[in-house]
Amino acid sequence: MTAQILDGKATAAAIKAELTVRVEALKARGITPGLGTVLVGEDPGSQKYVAGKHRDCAQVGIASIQRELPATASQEEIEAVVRELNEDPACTGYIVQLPLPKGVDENRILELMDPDKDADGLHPMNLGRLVLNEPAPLPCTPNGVITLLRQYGVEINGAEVVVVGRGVTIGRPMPLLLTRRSENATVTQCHTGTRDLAAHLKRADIIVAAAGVPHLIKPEDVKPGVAVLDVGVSRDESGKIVGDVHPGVAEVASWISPNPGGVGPMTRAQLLVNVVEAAERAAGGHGVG
Ligand SMILES: Nc1nc2c(c(=O)[nH]1)N[C@@H](CN(C=O)c1ccc(C(=O)N[C@@H](CCC(=O)O)C(=O)O)cc1)CN2
Repeated sequence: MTAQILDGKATAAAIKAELTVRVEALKARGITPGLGTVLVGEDPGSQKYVAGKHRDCAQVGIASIQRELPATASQEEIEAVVRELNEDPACTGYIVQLPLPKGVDENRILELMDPDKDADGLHPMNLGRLVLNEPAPLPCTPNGVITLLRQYGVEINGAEVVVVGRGVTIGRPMPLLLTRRSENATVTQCHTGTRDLAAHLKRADIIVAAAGVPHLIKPEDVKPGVAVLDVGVSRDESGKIVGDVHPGVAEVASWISPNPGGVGPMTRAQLLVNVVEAAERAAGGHGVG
């Protein structure tokens, strides 16, 4: 038997349809949500992701503000753009596309952002709020993973979850979301220093693979019936995405997210959710909470 597909594309489309209605309601009250993006350098993957974010905005009626800087931009030049977006009333939320070129102090850039305009949930203030169980915009990929699991009725409550990876956009915040009382999972975080990854994977009811190592998760390493979310993005010689999960895992798992078409579209949809919620909050309506 082959696993059920966790279809991120279809789930994201449904979220966008719902957001379109909420954006219309905001506009009727004279508020147009506007997403800003800061892209530094010419990395083709980052360019593609940012272009996708603006396409999504156009679909749901969110205004777009795009700022692009060359890979040679100095720390001060990037900070000047961040300050400008902090002050721009048309920009109700924004993101700085990561990773930033080598030599740029990424943490300092994130810290400079207005936390109320942080559409990624990656500002230290918002990550701190998440730790403290206070309302905050949620990091998009981890929130996309949880929304996708819920959409397909995968039991998170009481589940043993293994997160593979410790990066700032997924690996670090993912366990924080999964261990909230509303999710109630038990989480093991694995990474390149984990001694026996297979032993951890074998016990997992849910695996979130975000290591960026092609086909790291093998069929013989997972338990029958597991749900597997493939968040890893590597590229082969032709530029095609190769995920962290070996295709043979689909024969053992009960649920699997395709890559592409799984968590990627969910990341983009959750970004729009954060932008709309921030605009609703600013308008005095419902939002984070
Ligand atoms: N500021 C941020 N930077 C980065 C984040 C983030 O959440 N905030 N996450 C990733 C990249 N990312 C969003 O920016 C992202 C990754 C993948 C996709 C996506 O839709 N992928 C498609 C495939 C696209 C392709 O063919 O290359 C899919 O999975 O179907 C969207 C956004 C790192 N940086």
